[in-house]
Amino acid sequence: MQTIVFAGAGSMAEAMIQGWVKEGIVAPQSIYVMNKTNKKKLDELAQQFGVQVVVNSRDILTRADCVILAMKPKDIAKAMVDIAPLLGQQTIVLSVVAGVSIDSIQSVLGKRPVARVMPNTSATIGMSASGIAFSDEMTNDMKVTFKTLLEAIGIVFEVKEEELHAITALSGSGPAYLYYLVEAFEAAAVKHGLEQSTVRALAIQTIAGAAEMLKQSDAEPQELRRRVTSPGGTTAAGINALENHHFKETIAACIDEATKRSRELANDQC
Ligand SMILES: NC(=O)C1=CN([C@@H]2O[C@H](COP(=O)(O)OP(=O)(O)OC[C@H]3O[C@@H](n4cnc5c(N)ncnc54)[C@H](OP(=O)(O)O)[C@@H]3O)[C@@H](O)[C@H]2O)C=CC1
Ligand SMILES: O=C(O)[C@@H]1CCC=N1
Repeated sequence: MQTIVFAGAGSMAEAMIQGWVKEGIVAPQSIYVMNKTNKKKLDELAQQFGVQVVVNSRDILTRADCVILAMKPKDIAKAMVDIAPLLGQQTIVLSVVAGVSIDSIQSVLGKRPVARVMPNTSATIGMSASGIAFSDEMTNDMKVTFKTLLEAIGIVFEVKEEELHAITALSGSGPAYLYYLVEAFEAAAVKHGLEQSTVRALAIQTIAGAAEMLKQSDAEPQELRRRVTSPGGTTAAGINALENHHFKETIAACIDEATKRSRELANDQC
């Protein structure tokens, strides 16, 4: 693709741009960025990655191969009304906006090919876990192109659009849960006399090591857990505390509530 425009250049756009430019999958000269007011952010992205700042949106949007909607859900309605008359007939739309349906995008931007993606900010380091759903207008070639773009910044699963709600709750928001877990590990372990920097390094390596074990081993998570847990030992005591504090119910509530919120955002846009 020669011209890709990010309409909304914040954290998620930055993560995708960084992944694509670092992997050499998209030339920075092909990427254009625009915001509503935050010009400073656009200049930073241009400086850091060599992308182009949109000066004349009419000119760029008319010839864009792909426009990526990457503003907050509260801003998308107004943004789409503004860009609708400027899009070229050939322009494909990719949206990363949580909870906003293909139907509502097409109702404003026309019945053009639309892909909805739920990536996460680990795209920055090529480690996104993304879901993608396509409108009926997408050709197989276009699907392959988009999947290739997403694979350059991590893994991607093609799913039914309805399934993106749960994917948003799990892997879109997921990095935040794990950062929160590290915060909680730190707060708990420093109380036992360890240096915060030591706790941080140990927590990060423990999470990274366990993730890698899950990836590399054929064993189920439950079996890997069993191998750590000696009868009557420390892990059993820790797991027991998690069970007494309703860990599984807490995680279930987290995914339920985030999925529900994604559905609410979708209904707000209707
Ligand atoms: N952050 C994450 O982890 C993830 C985010 N997402 C989705 O990505 C989207 C963006 O999130 P995030 O990057 O965190 O948000 P940010 O607030 O960091 O960035 C959003 C950007 O959109 C710009 N913007 C607002 N209105 C318009 C407009 N009318 N035209 C052009 N640009 C506009 C804002 O610019 P200005 O300041 O000038 O208004 C801002 O730079 C959200 O919809 C979210 O659901 C999806 C997966 C993960
Ligand atoms: O919190 C949000 O709404 C976005 C969607 C997934 C991650 N961040």
